[in-house]
Amino acid sequence: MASKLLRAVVLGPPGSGKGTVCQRIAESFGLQHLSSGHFLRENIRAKSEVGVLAKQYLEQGLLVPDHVITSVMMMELEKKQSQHWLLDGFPRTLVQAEALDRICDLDLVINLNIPFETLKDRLSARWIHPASGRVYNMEFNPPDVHGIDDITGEPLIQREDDKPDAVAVRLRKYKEAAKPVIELYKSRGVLHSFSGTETNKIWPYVYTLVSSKVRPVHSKEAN
Ligand SMILES: Nc1nc2c(ncn2[C@@H]2O[C@H](COP(=O)(O)OP(=O)(O)OP(=O)(O)O)[C@@H](O)[C@H]2O)c(=O)[nH]1
Ligand SMILES: Nc1ncnc2c1ncn2[C@@H]1O[C@H](COP(=O)(O)OP(=O)(O)O)[C@@H](O)[C@H]1O
Repeated sequence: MASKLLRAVVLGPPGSGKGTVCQRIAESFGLQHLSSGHFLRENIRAKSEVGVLAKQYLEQGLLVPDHVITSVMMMELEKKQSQHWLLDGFPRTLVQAEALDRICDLDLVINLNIPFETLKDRLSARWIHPASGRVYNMEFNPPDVHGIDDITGEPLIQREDDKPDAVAVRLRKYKEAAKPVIELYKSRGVLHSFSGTETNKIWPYVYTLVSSKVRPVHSKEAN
């Protein structure tokens, strides 16, 4: 199998399961999961310059300006140059995709196609552990103890932008911005789309696809 470092992106609307799928890929293949939303929420909690600027956009479910998120992601990617990585939530506009193009060639783009009604239901049942970004769902993957993170024992919270008004805006904005990004990757032959309403059904196909590029952590070959 090629020893080249994997450069992958997961695209999909809010609630499509990007975070859940990336969490599973990161665990199964030992690669770095870099979530733009998680970095922004960390900056907001730390009250950094980026955080203060980004806060208003996140609260309203609007996209943060391209130059802000691009500089955050470029800084993070610089730190991970020697590792396989997987981007979640970036790029989300054509301008961001062009910025990413300047630093790497993508090997794989996974696009999650999930119906609108499913997205609305999922987001309203989502809870997160703010420090790690770990994602739960009160029906699909509840924590062992209600309202508590499995790993740290710390409290879970609901995101501000998972409130109904912000959800509707986010879904609309996603569609507009993502179309040219999806077209770009399709034209390059790196786009792989998966449709369905359940992550567990999509996951085996994603696993097989990623296995064709990197070795699973727990495979016999890896030991
Ligand atoms: N019922 C159900 N819930 C799911 C499924 N897959 C993921 N979820 C839950 O749906 C919610 C959204 O999933 P995420 O992985 O956070 O989705 P995302 O695309 O990263 O969402 P954003 O962070 O908003 O971009 C979470 O609460 C997940 O636990 C599924 O197959 N069925
Ligand atoms: N690539 C990006 N470009 C612009 N804004 C972003 C980007 N990634 C994240 N954000 C901001 O962070 C918020 C949360 O992002 P994320 O956790 O990926 O959730 P969602 O996919 O539900 O929007 C977005 O609504 C947006 O305000």
